Amino acid sequence: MRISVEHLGKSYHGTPVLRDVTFTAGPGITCVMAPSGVGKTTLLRLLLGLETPDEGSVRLPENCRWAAVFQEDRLLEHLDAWGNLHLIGTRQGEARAAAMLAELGLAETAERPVREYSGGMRRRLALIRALLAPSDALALDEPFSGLDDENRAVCRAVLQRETVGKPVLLVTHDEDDAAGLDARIIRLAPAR
Ligand SMILES: Nc1ncnc2c1ncn2[C@@H]1O[C@H](COP(=O)(O)OP(=O)(O)OP(=O)(O)O)[C@@H](O)[C@H]1O
Repeated sequence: MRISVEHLGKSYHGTPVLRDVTFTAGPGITCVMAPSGVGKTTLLRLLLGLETPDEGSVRLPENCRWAAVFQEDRLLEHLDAWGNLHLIGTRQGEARAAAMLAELGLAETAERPVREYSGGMRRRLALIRALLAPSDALALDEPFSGLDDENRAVCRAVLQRETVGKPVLLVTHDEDDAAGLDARIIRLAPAR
């Protein structure tokens, strides 16, 4: 599957955020890099259909299913890790979910409510949820934020392994993420 973005433009209150953004992304990881405020999150929101473009278009296969990690974790606080994962229909994939929880260091705490998790634990669980959700493509907004180097490296390896054959758009500020992944890089330029 291929994502095609053509001459995309978006403004808020008359101020351009994205201007004439064009690229295609096929299977594999594409890192979207730019300084803060240059529209990386806006680009992901346009891809996901959460915003409409002012100019240009996003072309996706019909019925494309996205899985996402947003900047905020969007987990259900009162549920434990298993409860959060079951909500996206992982009951058939219990063994895979258990393996991923163990690999990302969440096996011991998987039955504790998420409200007791640290920021890094939440981030890892949000990533596992996105990887286990039925999807054709992934949109990940700073998925490794708040993680130490060791956890970042494990997360990068799991992400690379679990998304073979799918387009992954990954927003990051961190050059090490792009270097540590087998990824293509798109650099957004300021629109103004
Ligand atoms: N819904 C909105 N209404 C008005 N302005 C918005 C809206 N969403 C984003 N913006 C503005 O658009 C610009 C780009 O925001 P965006 O979140 O896409 O940047 P970013 O590159 O992801 O930033 P960061 O790296 O800090 O997360 C910012 O100036 C922001 O204030």
